[in-house]
Amino acid sequence: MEEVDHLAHERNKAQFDVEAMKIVWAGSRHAFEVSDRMSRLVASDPAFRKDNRATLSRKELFKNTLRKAAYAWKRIVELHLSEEEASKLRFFVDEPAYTDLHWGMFVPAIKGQGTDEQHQKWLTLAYKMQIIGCYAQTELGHGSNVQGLETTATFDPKSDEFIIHSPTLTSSKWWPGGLGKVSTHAVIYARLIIDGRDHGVHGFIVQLRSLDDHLPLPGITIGDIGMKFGNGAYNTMDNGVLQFNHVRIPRNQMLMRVSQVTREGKYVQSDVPRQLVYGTMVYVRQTIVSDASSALSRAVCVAVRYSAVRRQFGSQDGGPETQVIDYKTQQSRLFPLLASAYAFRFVGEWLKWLYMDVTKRLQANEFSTLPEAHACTAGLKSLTTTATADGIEECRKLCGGHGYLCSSGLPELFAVYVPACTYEGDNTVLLLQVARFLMKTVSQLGSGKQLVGTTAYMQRAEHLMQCTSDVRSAEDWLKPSFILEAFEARALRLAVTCAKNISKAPNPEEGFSQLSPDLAEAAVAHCQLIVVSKFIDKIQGDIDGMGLKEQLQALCGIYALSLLHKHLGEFLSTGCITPKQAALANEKLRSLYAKVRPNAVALVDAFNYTDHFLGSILGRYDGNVYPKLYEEAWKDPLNDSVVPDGYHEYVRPLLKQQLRTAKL
Ligand SMILES: CCCCCCCC/C=C\CCCCCCCCCCCCC/C=C/C(=O)SCCNC(=O)CCNC(=O)[C@H](O)C(C)(C)COP(=O)(O)OP(=O)(O)OC[C@H]1O[C@@H](n2cnc3c(N)ncnc32)[C@H](O)[C@@H]1OP(=O)(O)O
Ligand SMILES: Cc1cc2nc3c(=O)[nH]c(=O)nc-3n(C[C@H](O)[C@H](O)[C@H](O)COP(=O)(O)OP(=O)(O)OC[C@H]3O[C@@H](n4cnc5c(N)ncnc54)[C@H](O)[C@@H]3O)c2cc1C
Repeated sequence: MEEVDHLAHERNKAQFDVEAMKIVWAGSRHAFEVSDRMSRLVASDPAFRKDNRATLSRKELFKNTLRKAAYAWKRIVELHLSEEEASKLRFFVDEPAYTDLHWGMFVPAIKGQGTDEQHQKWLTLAYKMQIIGCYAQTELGHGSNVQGLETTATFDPKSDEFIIHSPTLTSSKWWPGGLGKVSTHAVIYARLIIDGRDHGVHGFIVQLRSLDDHLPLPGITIGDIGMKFGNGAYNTMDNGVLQFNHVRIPRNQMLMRVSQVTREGKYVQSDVPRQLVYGTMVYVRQTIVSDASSALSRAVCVAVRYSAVRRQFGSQDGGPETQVIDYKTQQSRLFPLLASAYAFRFVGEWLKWLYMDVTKRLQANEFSTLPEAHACTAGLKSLTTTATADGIEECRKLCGGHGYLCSSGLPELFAVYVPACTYEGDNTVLLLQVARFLMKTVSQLGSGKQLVGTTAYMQRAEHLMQCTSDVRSAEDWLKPSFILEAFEARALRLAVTCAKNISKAPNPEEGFSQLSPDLAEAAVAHCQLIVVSKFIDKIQGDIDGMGLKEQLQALCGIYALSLLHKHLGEFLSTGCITPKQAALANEKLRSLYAKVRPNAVALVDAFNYTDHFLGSILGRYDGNVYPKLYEEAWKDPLNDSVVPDGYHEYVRPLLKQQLRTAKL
């Protein structure tokens, strides 16, 4: 039977070159080609089927993931895939697995914190997956407060070993992914104790399980921490618990790039800042920002396509009802999310550049940009994951009742995604790190110190503290200079107000604590400014293709002005804009929604997601939603029999009893 594209009329309306936008979205033609090839490879291979996850038991689910991971690795080796291709393949397989922690944290921790000899020994094994590692930092009692970790690594000069020990229940490692059932090794974080003196938290490589029979080594207790939120979802991962009972490891298994322990038991701190022990988190936070755009774009793709298919009310003279995407309320909820997906994509690209830049500098022992890299990765991780988790849930609601079905793909996407607000640093804790950085920067204003990078705007404090916006018409709100000035003034004024209020407290720490809700808001304002400014930079760069710039300008305007609308109280109370200008911004926003409307389906097509990856009947490329929903319902195991199991035991006796009662 010929396949019908129910969204063809939407695609025909597009006013830009979708194929060219696919390349902008991917980052380059090369990146697009790799991504496209890998997505098709995964989608066409039945071994990567994923539509049954919600109905599998935990054990089946987990074994299925082990199978997929082994098969994926086999394909990577057989096809000689590059690192870039392998990580795209992993992305499209779309299933959290122990391999994420092995490649995403264990390997980077050794790379970043190990010495050349340690790289030689451990990375050689890890790259071939002859050992499998995880990242065991968090404990039952402490996650955010890394300095509060309790596991100890006591140096024994007699044997030239460290003794790794869990002195309390709360010192049990708790949460590390891959730890519960699979990892043979871990980078663990423990307090280094030499001669009774505590030198703080350091990283150590520890073997956990035998490479012969996979049993835990002596002194090690290890297991899975149990089911997590949602069916399927993150339950493919074996987040684990681990206790050490005086486990001995050789001295050379301490990661020694940042500091060393000599054979004599002398503690040596190198020139490298102590904070590099936190370096793996900086790396992963940076990747999480790009992942946010992927997760949000996926939810938005489903919600946009389905909103174009779904019709409710408004039929005239027996004609079709209104597509729900034409309701202005639907647009005002959906299009800012579409714009955010693009915004996070571009800020993610920029953050990757920033991370590579700081890495190069660190290799050359140049540490000056580390605080900014920490603030940007922490803040943008927090901002984008919060917006994405909220955005996925909003997309579910935008799909009405059908969004609540697992076959919409949205419940599982939310359940898998939402822990990103917590892991790699709780989002509020991370905002407070940004706030500390901002307070330091504000304290330097007027000192003559040149401010660079993302705080360079503060250099113009004198102007930004007293300016009022020159916007006079709705059209003015499309000019980057007006948007930037409003966001810069708001961010700076919120930060300066916090600094002033902190200075009134008995001491800075007390002031910081009292002001922390306001500080978190100031941090959000600063991070939103970064996203807006990187979106503007992107548009001002080279963008080829018919109509692309216009669409991206509209999306950038929607991103910025919808934030302005959402945080209007801050823009008005800090005097950055007037109520009249706020009304003009809203007027502009409405006109931008109208501009995006005919392009909406094409703008999500530009993500180039296969139906396999989307995993959503509502988001199908061809829009053939209703027959497929109907078909899918019959596949549910409950529909295997007409009369359900349990009817004779539990339902029929009730009915009989009702009959007797009725006779009475
Ligand atoms: C089935 C499919 C199979 C396919 C298989 C195919 C094979 C695959 C092949 C390839 C695939 C590749 C795949 C890769 C996938 C990658 C995915 C990765 C997935 C990751 C999944 C995530 C899992 C989750 C992991 C975790 O959660 S790990 C634990 C994270 N924990 C935290 O984040 C803790 C948060 N707390 C902190 O960070 C800190 O403790 C703190 C809050 C910052 C406070 O620290 P403290 O020292 O107490 O700080 P202060 O006193 O406030 O600050 C001191 C000083 O330091 C500065 N600082 C702080 N942090 C940093 C930092 N990180 N960097 C630099 N500087 C830092 C801070 O600003 C202060 O500075 P000043 O003194 O100058 O003010
Ligand atoms: C799915 C998942 C996977 C994970 N994988 C790993 C892993 O592989 N390896 C690993 O080591 N860890 C892992 N973790 C642990 C994770 O990193 C921690 O859970 C995270 O860092 C948050 O720490 P916490 O649980 O101690 O939260 P808490 O700090 O206890 O947070 C509880 C509440 O307290 C608030 N709070 C805490 N401190 C402050 C403060 N100073 N000021 C204001 N508010 C505060 C927080 O905002 C939050 O609302 C994982 C967690 C999850 C959920």
